Amino acid sequence: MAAGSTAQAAPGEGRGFGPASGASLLDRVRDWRDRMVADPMFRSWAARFPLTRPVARRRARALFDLCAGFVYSQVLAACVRLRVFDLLSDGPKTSQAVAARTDLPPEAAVRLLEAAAALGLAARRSGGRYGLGPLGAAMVGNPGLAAMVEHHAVFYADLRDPVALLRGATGTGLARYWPYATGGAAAGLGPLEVTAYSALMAASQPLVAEEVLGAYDLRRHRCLLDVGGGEGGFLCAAGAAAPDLRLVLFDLPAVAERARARLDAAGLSSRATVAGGDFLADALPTGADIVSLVRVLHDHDEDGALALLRAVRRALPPGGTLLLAEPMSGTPGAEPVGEAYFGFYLLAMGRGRPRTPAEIGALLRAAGFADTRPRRTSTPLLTGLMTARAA
Ligand SMILES: CC(C)=CCC/C(C)=C/CC/C(C)=C/C=C/C(C)=C/C=C/C=C(C)/C=C/C=C(C)/C=C/C=C(C)/C=C/CC(C)(C)O
Ligand SMILES: C[S@@+](CC[C@H](N)C(=O)[O-])C[C@H]1O[C@@H](n2cnc3c(N)ncnc32)[C@H](O)[C@@H]1O
Repeated sequence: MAAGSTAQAAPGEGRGFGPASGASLLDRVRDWRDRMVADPMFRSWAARFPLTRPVARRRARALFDLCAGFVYSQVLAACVRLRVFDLLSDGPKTSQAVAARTDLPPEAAVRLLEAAAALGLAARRSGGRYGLGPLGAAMVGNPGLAAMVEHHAVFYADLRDPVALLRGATGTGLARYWPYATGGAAAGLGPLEVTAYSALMAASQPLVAEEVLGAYDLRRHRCLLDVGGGEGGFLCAAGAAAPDLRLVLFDLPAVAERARARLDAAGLSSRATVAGGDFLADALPTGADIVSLVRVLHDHDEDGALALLRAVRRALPPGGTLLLAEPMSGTPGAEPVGEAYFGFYLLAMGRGRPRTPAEIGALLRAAGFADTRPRRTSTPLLTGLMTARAA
């Protein structure tokens, strides 16, 4: 953290690697329970004893799911790659029909459909047919999610050796996929280097924009600057939600080019301005009364995050608003999303980490913001949201 900063929450403080404190009564009870469960004799007894058997079965299932999660993910990947959900979306089909449409051997189609049915992605229907399952139905008409699943092939390869990742392995697939994170002069990236990640972000942006715009009314503002705004998907959605809002986007030059084309195609060229540059080196455009950072801060380690927030603060007038949206650590009910998924994703990418709202709040105050407030979104798993006021 920069010298003289007032952000006192050290990275990870209160999250298991801060200073140790005395064990509470609850800690001692948990230690006792863990010692019991760690004993094979106890486990064997508890799996048979009627009162403890249901808990033992639930724990065994939870542990099995952790062992096998990578297989489940690949069943989903096969369904996405073979467009199985699109196929089933116009009505249940026999396995032979699915085999013919996906170019799979008939027995392989049955194997895939049975696995998908067991995972809630498909469901057995009458007459030996298969329809969408409750989770497969949520994949239909969701190209952003399908794109996420497809790009996981890169992450999956990086996770082959998780210990090497933790020990600082470089040259990962995700580092190549997101070349701004580790590649040196980000502003020099060319069109080819930004295409894959920009397209993925554009495809998945509608999911995020719906959450953010459902939780925060932009109509009270005059001009929105979206920093690291990608291809402009968030600005297009913001422009539709707030028809009088002026729109400004800042991103790396090669991404800004893509945004310009997209905003023009959306008929927003008279309301929108696009600027290209490096937000860690160049001044941001001024004149906006609200700045958004959508899925940007978690890409940065502490120094970069603070430098970025300070640049945003300089671009805002006193009283201006910052809107910060990204998946956050410690989100109740979605803890594995922040800590496990994004923790390891950003590790493989080579920079950044997910933060709790308290950690983000501390960085914001250090950068000259006040009134830092977490806001409720309808699906916190997709994105957390915070606002702050330029002090
Ligand atoms: C109709 C009747 C009678 C009953 C219906 C019952 C009912 C109410 C059912 C509910 C149906 C419903 C509304 C389902 C909704 C499902 C939803 C909203 C599912 C959403 C799932 C979202 C997922 C799985 C999101 C995944 C996101 C991922 C993997 C994001 C990855 C992001 C990355 C890699 C970002 C990278 C950027 C970087 C580099 C970190 O900065
Ligand atoms: C994870 S993407 C998020 C894009 C968009 N906000 C969204 O949610 O779809 C991060 C964005 O920050 C941009 N970016 C990264 N480093 C940058 C830098 N130093 N200066 C300007 N933009 C940068 C990237 O080009 C990319 O568009």
